[in-house]
Amino acid sequence: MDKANAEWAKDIPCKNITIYGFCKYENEGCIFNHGKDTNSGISSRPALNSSLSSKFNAKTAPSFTPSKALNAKTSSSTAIKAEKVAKALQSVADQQPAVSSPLAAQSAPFASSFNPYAANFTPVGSAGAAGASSPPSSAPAPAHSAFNPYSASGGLSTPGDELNPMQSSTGFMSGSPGPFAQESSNRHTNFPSIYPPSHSILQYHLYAADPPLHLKLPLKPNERSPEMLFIPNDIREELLKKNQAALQVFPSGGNLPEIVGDYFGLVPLEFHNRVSKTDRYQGHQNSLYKVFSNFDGKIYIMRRVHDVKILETSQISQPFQNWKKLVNCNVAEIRDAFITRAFNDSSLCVVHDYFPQSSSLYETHFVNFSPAPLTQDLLWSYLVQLCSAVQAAHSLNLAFNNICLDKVIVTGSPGRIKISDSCVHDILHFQEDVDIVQQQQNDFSDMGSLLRDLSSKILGSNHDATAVDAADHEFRKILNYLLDPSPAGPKSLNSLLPMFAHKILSVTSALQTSAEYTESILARELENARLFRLMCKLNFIFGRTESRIDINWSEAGDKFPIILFYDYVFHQSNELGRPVMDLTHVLRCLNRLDAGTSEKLMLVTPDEMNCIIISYKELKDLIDSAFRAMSQ
Ligand SMILES: Nc1ncnc2c1ncn2[C@@H]1O[C@H](COP(=O)(O)OP(=O)(O)OP(=O)(O)O)[C@@H](O)[C@H]1O
Repeated sequence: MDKANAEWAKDIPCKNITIYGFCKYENEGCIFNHGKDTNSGISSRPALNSSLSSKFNAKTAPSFTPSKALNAKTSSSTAIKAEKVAKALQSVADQQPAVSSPLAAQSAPFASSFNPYAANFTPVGSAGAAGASSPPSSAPAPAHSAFNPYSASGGLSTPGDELNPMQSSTGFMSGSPGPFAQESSNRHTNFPSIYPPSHSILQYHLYAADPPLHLKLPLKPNERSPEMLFIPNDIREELLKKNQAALQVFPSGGNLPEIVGDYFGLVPLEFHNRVSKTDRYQGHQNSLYKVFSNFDGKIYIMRRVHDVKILETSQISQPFQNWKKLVNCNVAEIRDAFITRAFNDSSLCVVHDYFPQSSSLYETHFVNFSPAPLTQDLLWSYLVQLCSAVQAAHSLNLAFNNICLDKVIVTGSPGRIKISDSCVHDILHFQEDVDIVQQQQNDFSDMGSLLRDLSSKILGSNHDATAVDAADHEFRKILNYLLDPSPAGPKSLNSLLPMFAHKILSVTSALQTSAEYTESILARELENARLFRLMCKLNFIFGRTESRIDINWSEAGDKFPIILFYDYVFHQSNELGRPVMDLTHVLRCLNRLDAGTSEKLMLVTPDEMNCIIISYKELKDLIDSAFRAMSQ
């Protein structure tokens, strides 16, 4: 072996790559082959780590398939070029008339070849909604894929599978002969775009319901009932419904364009029969859609104001920059604003955060089949939250101009509300002679009208639209202040807040109690995802048919400890030979395995003739390398 001349080793694969997936001496003189093309010096090995850690950008995702002419450009690897291509695509898309019919789709070079549902990411729910985007499915580790409630019913997806709402909604595993097998075999062609079939709708009631109150046994402090071990049914159901609402898609085709700017998968959100109030937006009609962002994979709402003439770009950019600064938990944050021709007119689109399953105050307390009960405490809470939103906007020298029952949404319990419409007014009234002080005064009276309307719905009131007698004396004083048409001085939060300071404390206290309760539930579920992924990893590698004939898995092989460990964790038996099913033991072992502790354990063969002493760290390395070898 000639160590001075390293030529002899250049074609021998480096063992570190085989075992660990990388070699830390690669750039420090290791003479073996690291998967590089020796001529070009370019690595032919997939960049495992970089593909995992790189920031996801759907615009540069590999499954994005623009038309041929543009394909050459996208093949360029730099992010800047991809960005330019995406911009070019967007402008092409915008110049195209809306692709509303299959015929039109055929003639539209870009739209016809682009299938947003094939994009390589998983739009997330609110929990999602508000959650982080998952890594692209091209990442090699399937254990990192986001969990999808639809696909859960059909089984786990395979490593290369994309978990997108369209695919998951079918409820079939890829490869299984579902009704759309033909389409799903080629994810770049027509993907079935339908609502989830009824059988894949989540069956909330399959979980055991809480027993009725009269059947609840009094428990000692140390006792637990089964339902106390899991997320409370009401919260679980609410979160599942939110996830489901977030992932819900709309049949493609029809009158809606497939792509609008950076967004696709438009789902109309206005299902009421009322005619939209056009006076709200200078006589323009408006429509609201849930959309999936092609940029970050998240879900947003997009308000389209029809047929708007924009004279200069600052008409959009200036109000957008002003409202972008407003970050407050009682205002739906603005994300984007642009003008588009995708709807066959010049529409203004303003994008805000999406809160699944939310409904306006009007829908919640006035038109619902069973309107939510309204109490005086809830009214105080609404008042405090609205003041918080108004304070945030006014301190930035902005005004909402549109506080009303339709534009304040209830996003969760206990009575959490957000003003959902901002910025549009400022764009439409740009460069008009506006008196911001007067507009802010209008916000106060709008708030007063909203609260007055709500107080007519207080439990126990006579439900007369103008009656506020059910509201308590203090609240009526606030209404008088807000609705006073000719106040002695300008209305301000400085004079308003002291009038109900003591109520603010109880609202804060209620919100904190709720946050602590939610946190305690979250703490209980903290390790679930991690342990679930670990269990999946173990099960992926354990017990495969091919391993029965593989010498590495035999008693003399280096993978044998995995078999013994699996038995040690799950298949313990007591001295009578009865199975031991001790969840604590399983959790303890899996946690130590995941942490890779140096603690050693003794694994004994079933015939008790042999034993191995091995540390969790060594076991973890062994399992990791077996998993990596499988996924390569
Ligand atoms: N940020 C949001 N996230 C989730 N859902 C929202 C959001 N904003 C509004 N919604 C939902 O969309 C529905 C329609 O909202 P929109 O603001 O268009 O009200 P509208 O009553 O239709 O008013 P308009 O008369 O202006 O059309 C609301 O009832 C609400 O349920």
